[in-house]
Amino acid sequence: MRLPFRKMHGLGNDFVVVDARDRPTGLTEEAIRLIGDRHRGVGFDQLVTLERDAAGADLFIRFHNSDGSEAGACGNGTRCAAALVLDETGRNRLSIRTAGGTLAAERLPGGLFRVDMGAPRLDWRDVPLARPCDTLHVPMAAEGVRGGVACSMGNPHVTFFVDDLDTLEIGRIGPLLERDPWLPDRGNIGFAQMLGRDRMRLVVWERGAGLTLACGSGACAAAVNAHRRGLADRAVTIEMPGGELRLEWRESDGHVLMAGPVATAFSGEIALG
Ligand SMILES: N[C@H](CCC[C@H](N)C(=O)O)C(=O)O
Repeated sequence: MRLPFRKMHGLGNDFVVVDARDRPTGLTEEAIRLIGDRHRGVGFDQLVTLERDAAGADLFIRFHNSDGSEAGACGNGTRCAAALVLDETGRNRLSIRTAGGTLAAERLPGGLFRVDMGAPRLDWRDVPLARPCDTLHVPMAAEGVRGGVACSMGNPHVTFFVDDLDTLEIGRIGPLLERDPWLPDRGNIGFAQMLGRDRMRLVVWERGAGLTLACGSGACAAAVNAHRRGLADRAVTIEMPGGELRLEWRESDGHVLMAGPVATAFSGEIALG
């Protein structure tokens, strides 16, 4: 079987995008892991599958991490999928449903795209955490970090604020925190260093994908969590290793808006079976 795909990325957070709007791809979890393998397959942080939406949105998008696990949200992947469909249709706006909620995407001037990622979920049950807890101060710790801020953007995030990111060994503490007992569904772990009330550095150890060059939902979570801790205004620029995203936790409706670039690297065909 041959499956066409497009290789895209948002600030280096990279995706294999496949189209299941006309017929299911039939990919098993094992096949997804193989495609995501950077030596035996194409390689990706996430597989992004375009599907028809039965509930009336223009598009349904499904996300799988490179370990094969499914995720309810993927900000950079949503931006890439939206850009692909907006270019295909010549439209400037798109309604999107994901397992984590209903989103809206729009084309901005200068080749940027903005996604309304919906409202963050702030209750411990919605992250989810393993037991009742104030999500502003989750008592998780690892070398160099203590006390995270948790929320969900349709997927679980914990953000740790530190004075100097360069002192952390994220490759070592990231996987420990991803599987912390406080996180029954595991979690995406953000490490943030404030540079001002409107700017921060962020590095994310992603659930099911590890260290990535950028993380869209992680940037949304970091913006929300910084404001909740009184460290940031509602509009912030987030600098990640792969580049910058503009975030706003909008006061009027509590939605998080994320704006940034997208890129297509190449297209190809996956040979399966
Ligand atoms: N690893 C995440 C999904 C991808 C998130 C990231 N690539 C983004 O841009 O939001 C999870 O398991 O919840």
